[in-house]
Amino acid sequence: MTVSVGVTGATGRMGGEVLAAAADRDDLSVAFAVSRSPGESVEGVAVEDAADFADLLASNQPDVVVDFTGPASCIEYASACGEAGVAFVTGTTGLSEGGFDALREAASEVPVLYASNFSRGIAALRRAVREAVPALDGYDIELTETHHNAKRDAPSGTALTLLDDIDDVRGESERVHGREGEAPRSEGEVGVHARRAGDIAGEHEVLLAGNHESLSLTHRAGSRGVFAAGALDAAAWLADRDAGWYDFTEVLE
Ligand SMILES: NC(=O)c1ccc[n+]([C@@H]2O[C@H](COP(=O)([O-])OP(=O)(O)OC[C@H]3O[C@@H](n4cnc5c(N)ncnc54)[C@H](O)[C@@H]3O)[C@@H](O)[C@H]2O)c1
Ligand SMILES: O=C(O)C1=N[C@H](C(=O)O)CCC1
Repeated sequence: MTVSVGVTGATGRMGGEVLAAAADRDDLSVAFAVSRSPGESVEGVAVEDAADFADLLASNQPDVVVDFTGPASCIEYASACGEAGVAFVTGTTGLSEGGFDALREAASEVPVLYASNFSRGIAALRRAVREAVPALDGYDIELTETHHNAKRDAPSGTALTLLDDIDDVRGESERVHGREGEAPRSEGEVGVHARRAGDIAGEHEVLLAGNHESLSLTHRAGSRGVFAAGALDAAAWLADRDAGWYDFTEVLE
């Protein structure tokens, strides 16, 4: 069975990667692509007006929508998918608590999968962090993420996911975002650092230090293609699930 996919944010960095990756797969076909700046074609796919999204869902009836846009549009697309009965995969970061509530509301109608990072390496990094943190009890933890100079949200969605993983295994900790002036480290805090430079696709380092040793767990994405491939794997996996909230780790099992 070929899974048909609607793509949002088609003229964006990730939208283009998703369309390019979809063209290389024979288990998926692109039903339509939308953007706020329609009219051009991306990877040979005509890009339609985002304002017509609900009509395009009704007329094309895709199995799943793949979304990499911004928080406000992600919420709108998710609720339109909920109403139309179409599965929704999103990697859009920077969502507020209310944004996640809106996605969960859509998940009561259709399958919804959110991942702050669709790379397999980050899934492995998360497992490594969950193992290392309790093994190195009392060690200081510093998290540093580095992304391209056009990224809007900070810290990255992946950094927030890693911070939640750390809290899960050792209890909630104070998050200190950068340091300036008189800023001694307090016990148990997690330092969080966001760097923005050039066209870096995405780097995350979790540093644990104490007891005259340090351990650095680092992931580097070589290109955005890795995120697009993971999102399409998630779309193919999600298409025939029941309504509910799903995690990328389930796709990888
Ligand atoms: N989960 C992951 O693996 C992963 C990987 C890369 C990027 N991201 C996230 O994906 C999102 C997009 O990243 P990008 O680098 O492609 O950004 P981008 O700015 O290049 O593209 C975003 C696209 O969404 C469109 N858009 C934004 N707001 C919109 C609105 N209100 N209505 C309609 N369209 C709208 C923009 O016009 C643009 O085409 C970001 O949140 C980023 O953090 C996630
Ligand atoms: O380029 C981006 O923007 C990325 N965003 C995700 C995040 O916020 O963690 C994943 C990495 C790339």
